[in-house]
Amino acid sequence: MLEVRDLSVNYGSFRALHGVSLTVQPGEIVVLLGANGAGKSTLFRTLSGLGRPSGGSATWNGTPLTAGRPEFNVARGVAQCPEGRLLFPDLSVEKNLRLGAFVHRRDRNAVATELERVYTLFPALMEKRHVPAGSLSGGQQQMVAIGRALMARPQLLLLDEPSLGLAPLVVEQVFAAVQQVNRAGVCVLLAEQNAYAALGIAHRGYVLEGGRVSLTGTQAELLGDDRVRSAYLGV
Ligand SMILES: Nc1ncnc2c1ncn2[C@@H]1O[C@H](COP(=O)(O)OP(=O)(O)OP(=O)(O)O)[C@@H](O)[C@H]1O
Repeated sequence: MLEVRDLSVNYGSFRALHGVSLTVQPGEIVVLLGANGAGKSTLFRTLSGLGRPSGGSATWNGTPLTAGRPEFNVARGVAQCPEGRLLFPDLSVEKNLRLGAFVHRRDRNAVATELERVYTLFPALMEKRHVPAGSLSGGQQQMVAIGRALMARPQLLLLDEPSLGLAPLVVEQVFAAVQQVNRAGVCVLLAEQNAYAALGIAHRGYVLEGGRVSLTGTQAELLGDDRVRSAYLGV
């Protein structure tokens, strides 16, 4: 289980997160809704060990994630798929995927098994495995980014804005794959501005505003909440 308690993060004198508390329980997809600048990526960077908090705690199954050692967090089962994908565009699809298995690189069988799983989840990537990742469509690049995170064999997947810049049909495909990954036992924390798509697959969610959790509820509660409907669903 992910347990974030009273987490605060500063950039110099600017406080980006103000005492954020949230959980992801076993088996859950939890969505983090928030506008640009709400603090979603800051939270993910902190949970990945890429930035140190100024206060509070974040643990995965009791192990602190805030020691500032990203490779430690990945080895403990927490992998991030970052906003904007951050692929190596000149490397092939398969080389990008293999980079995600860095922590298991000495176990060739495990790497081969994970590659096969990713290609089963995203058959389009199998066909393009020797092609530079930068030449793929946006949707396929997003699949590579998710696949690369899955290569680490995570128990918790931190998925930052996977729908960004994608056509609605492609978003549907990507989110269906996320659901499939979740059904196979991986917990997901999903940061999104596309509230419709995200609430379509999430069990629960939190709304982040100005670095603070302003609202939390189940999928049905958030879909029915007037503040969510007007701010994030445009109704
Ligand atoms: N390196 C940084 N230095 C200073 N301020 C930063 C830095 N990174 C982010 N911020 C600020 O922290 C706040 C939260 O940013 P963050 O990127 O976490 O938001 P977000 O919800 O992920 O938004 P977006 O979807 O636009 O990335 C914003 O006000 C942002 O300007």
